[in-house]
Amino acid sequence: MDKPLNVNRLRTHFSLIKLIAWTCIFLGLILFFSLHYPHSSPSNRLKYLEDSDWKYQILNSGRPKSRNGFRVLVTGAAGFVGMHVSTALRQRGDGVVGLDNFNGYYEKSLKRAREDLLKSQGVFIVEGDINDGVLLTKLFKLVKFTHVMHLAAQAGVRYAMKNPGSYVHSNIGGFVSLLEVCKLMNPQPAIVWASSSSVYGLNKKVPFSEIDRTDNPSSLYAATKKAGEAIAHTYNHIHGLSITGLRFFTVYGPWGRPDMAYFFFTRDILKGKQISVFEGLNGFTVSRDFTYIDDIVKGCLGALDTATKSTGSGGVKEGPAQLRVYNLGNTSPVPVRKLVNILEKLLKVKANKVVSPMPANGDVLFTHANISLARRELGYKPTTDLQSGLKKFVAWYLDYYKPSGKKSSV
Ligand SMILES: O=C(O)[C@H]1O[C@H](OP(=O)(O)OP(=O)(O)OC[C@H]2O[C@@H](n3ccc(=O)[nH]c3=O)[C@H](O)[C@@H]2O)[C@H](O)[C@@H](O)[C@@H]1O
Repeated sequence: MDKPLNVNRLRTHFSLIKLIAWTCIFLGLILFFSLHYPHSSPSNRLKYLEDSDWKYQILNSGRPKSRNGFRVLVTGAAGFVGMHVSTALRQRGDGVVGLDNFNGYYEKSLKRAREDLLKSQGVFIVEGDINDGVLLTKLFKLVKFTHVMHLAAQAGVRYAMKNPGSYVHSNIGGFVSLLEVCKLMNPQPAIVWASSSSVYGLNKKVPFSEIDRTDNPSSLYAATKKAGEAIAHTYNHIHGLSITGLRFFTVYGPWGRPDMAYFFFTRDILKGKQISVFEGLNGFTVSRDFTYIDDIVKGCLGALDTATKSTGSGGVKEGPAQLRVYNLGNTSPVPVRKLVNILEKLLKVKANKVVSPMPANGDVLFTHANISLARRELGYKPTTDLQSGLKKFVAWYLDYYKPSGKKSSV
């Protein structure tokens, strides 16, 4: 008679333990997310939007220092290109407000250090996401941006195999969210944004020219950038937004991205770690049209300076608007092997390298930009060869990480 009663008690007991365990896991998760993403909760963000110090910093940062200076919203301002472009704009007297979500794709401390540098130059970065339409609208209410330099994106070709959703979220969803807000403004800003050399995908004809077809991307990253170009066309066509896409070719330099080969090759060579140098089928040499950051910055400023005004207001187009695409490359491709040789000489360390077949993960064999159009229309003229550019990068790297001593945790 006692037995079923005991079984029932035991069941109740175990259910209670289960309930307590699940409650603990649930509360633990809430605690984890609130500690790790303190600004992502809506209540936090709304508090932000009402904060007068926050508004003051935005107004101050967005105010041009020169007569006829632009007021530019730079998305991805804590990123590599974003930091350099923001600096250049500020130095010539434009008002600049940055926007960045400080995601963890690579070391956040580097993004924070870039933020500190911009802060010392009077550029404030708003912490937020381009998918946040409420925040974007608020920023446009505070500052009448004349231009948007849109550099926020999920970058990197190979990472798309691991986290495809992040590319769709940032490069497609985020871009549409930004354009949706821009189209409603009165006046609408002119937009310059980062496309990519990767849109040329598996094309064989070199150098890559803007009139070439771009319909065989080899990575999801490339596909999202190609989608961005199509989306830009739509918003230009329907809403009169002036939009310029810049196809960057493997940008490198000081304050660069740790996920890029030149950067982690440097780190691994210094640590004595093995690096893989990819080659194509039958020993085909893999090469890139590596482009130095200062040249890219000049191209970005050239694009902003030659952008004509958007023609619409409040979402309604009032006439045809400018729609452009330019290659920003160095037009001088270099084999990845040569890149490694240059690094070895600059670092005075022999690389522990293996040559391995290029994995089928989205990389293309070669890139090479035809830059005639950008030269003609933007005054774009790259002047830094890979040797000189890497020299500046290595000097920065050694100073920033101090690999032999104090601060080596890359
Ligand atoms: O031009 C562009 O649009 C793209 O340039 C870079 O992409 P990628 O040129 O692939 O640059 P890295 O990832 O730094 O690779 C450079 C070269 O090193 C090679 N590599 C990479 C990694 C490795 O372990 N070994 C190796 O030989 C790659 O195949 C490639 O040829 C950026 O990472 C992209 O975000 C950007 O959009």
